Amino acid sequence: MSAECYPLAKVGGLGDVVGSLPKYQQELGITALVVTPYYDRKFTRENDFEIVYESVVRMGDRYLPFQVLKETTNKLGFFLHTIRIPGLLDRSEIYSYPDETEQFIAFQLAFLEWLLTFTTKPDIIHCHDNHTGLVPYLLSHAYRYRFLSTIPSILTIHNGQYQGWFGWDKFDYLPATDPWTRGILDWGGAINPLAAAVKACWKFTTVSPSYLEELKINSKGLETLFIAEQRKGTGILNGIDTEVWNPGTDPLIPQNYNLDNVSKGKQENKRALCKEFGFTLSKPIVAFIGRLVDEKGADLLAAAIEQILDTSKGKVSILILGSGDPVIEEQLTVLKEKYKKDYAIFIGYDEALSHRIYAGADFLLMPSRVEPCGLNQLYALKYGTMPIVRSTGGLKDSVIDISEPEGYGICFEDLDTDNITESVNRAIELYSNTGGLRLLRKRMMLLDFSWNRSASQYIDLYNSLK
Ligand SMILES: Nc1ncnc2c1ncn2[C@@H]1O[C@H](COP(=O)(O)OP(=O)(O)O[C@H]2O[C@H](CO)[C@@H](O)[C@H](O)[C@H]2O)[C@@H](O)[C@H]1O
Repeated sequence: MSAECYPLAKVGGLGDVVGSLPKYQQELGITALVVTPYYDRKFTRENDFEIVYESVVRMGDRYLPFQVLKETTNKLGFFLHTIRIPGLLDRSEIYSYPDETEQFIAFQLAFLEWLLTFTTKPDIIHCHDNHTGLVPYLLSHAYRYRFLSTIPSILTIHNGQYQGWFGWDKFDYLPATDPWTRGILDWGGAINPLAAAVKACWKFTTVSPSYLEELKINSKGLETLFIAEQRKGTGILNGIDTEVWNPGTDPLIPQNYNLDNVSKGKQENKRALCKEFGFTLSKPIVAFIGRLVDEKGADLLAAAIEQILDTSKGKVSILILGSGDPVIEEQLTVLKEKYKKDYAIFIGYDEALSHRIYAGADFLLMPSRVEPCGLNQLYALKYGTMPIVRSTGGLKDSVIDISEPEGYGICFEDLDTDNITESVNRAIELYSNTGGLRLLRKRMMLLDFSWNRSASQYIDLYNSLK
C-alpha cells in the first residue's frame, strides 16, 4: 500500500520504489499487488481499469461509496489496484489538499473493507510511509478487522520527517478498537500514523542501513520510539529499476550509450543539454535535481552557487531542476539575472528533463541534510555522472569518496556553503583530468545498485514472518 506508484503517481522517490520493487519481487516468484488511491492523472486516463470490488465504507458519520479498480493489462509487472472514492480519492494531485487526513484515512479503511472479502488472505501487508500507517494498528486492534489480525504487517519508512499527525478530534473516523490500545496511536498528544505504524507493525524497514541508525538521533520527535523499537527494524538499501534507468535503452535521452562508448555518449547528451540551457560544452555541468526543501539542503544552494560562480571564474555551469519551498524557488530564480551564461534553473517537475540531465551532466550535487536513501545518486552512477554528496543516510551507504582506492564520488561531512563550494571545486579539478574521469565513469557504471541486490532482502524478511 502506498500513496505513490510510478508511473501512475510520483512526487519523489516513494513513487519510484513502489513502482519498481514489486516488479522485481514478482520476478523472484511472489505475487505482488500494489494498492494506491485513485488519481485523475495521465496514467489512469490512458489505461484501462476494471472494477473488481465496490462497496461503502464508514468514516465517522460519513458513508463513502468506493470502488477498487484494477489495471487490466498488468503491464507494469505487478497487479496495480487503485481505490476510488468520489469527491475524496479522484483528484489530480497526490498531496497537500486541506482534507488530506480524511483522504488517507478513507483510503486505508476502504482497503481494509475490501480485504475482509478476500477468500485467501495475503501472506504479508507491506505499508509504505505514514499515509498507510494506520493499517498495522487497525489490523491488530480494530474489532471489525479481527479476522485479519493474524496477517503480518511491515512498514517501510522512506521519510521519517513526514508523520501524518492529526488531532484526537478525528479519532471517531476510525472503527472501534480496544480502549487500552489507543495509546498506540498517540505521540505527543496527537494521533501520529507513522509512530502508530512503528509500534503496531510486526517489522519495519528503513531504506538504508545508516538511516535506521539516524532515526534514533534525528526523527522529528520520534527518536525515543526508534530506540525502543530498534529490534523490529532492518535497513535495506533501495534499488533502482534498471529497465527504466538505463542509458543503453532510455528512450528519454538524445543518445543512448553504454560502458563501451560512455565518453562519446555522454558528450552527445551534454551537447544537447548545453544547447537547451545555453551552456558551454567545454565546462563541467554540475546539476541538482529534487525537491527544493531544507531536507535536501536546497536552502543553502543559492548562497553556494553564488560562491562557486564568483570564485571559479567561469569554469563551471550549474543547472537546477526542482520545485518546492517558494522562498527557495525565488532565491534560486533571481540568480538567473546575475549569472546568465553559467547558470540555469527549471522550476517544476519534468520526468523527461531529469533523464536528460542524468545523462548529460558531469556531476550531480546532493547536499542533503537528511537522506533516507536517495535515488538520484544511484541513477547518476548508472549514467556515469559523478555524485557530489553530503555523507548522510543512504548517501553514506552508497557513495565512496574518490580519495579511497575504490572510490567513485565526491563526499563531504558537514553541511555548509563552504563545503559545498569546496566539493564542487574538487569536481572542477577532476574534470580537467580527462583520463581519470573516464576511468571513474566506467567504475560508476559497473556498480550494481539494481533491485536484484535488494529485492531478495525484502523477501527474506517476509519469510521470517511466516
Ligand atoms: N523536479 C523534478 N523533476 C523530475 N524528477 C524529479 C524532480 N524532483 C525529484 N525528481 C525525481 O524524484 C525522485 C527523487 O527521489 P529521492 O529518493 O532522491 O527523494 P525523495 O526525497 O522524494 O524520496 C524519499 O524516498 C526515497 C525512496 O525510498 C528515498 O530514496 C529518499 O531518500 C527519501 O527522501 C528521483 O527519481 C528524481 O529524479
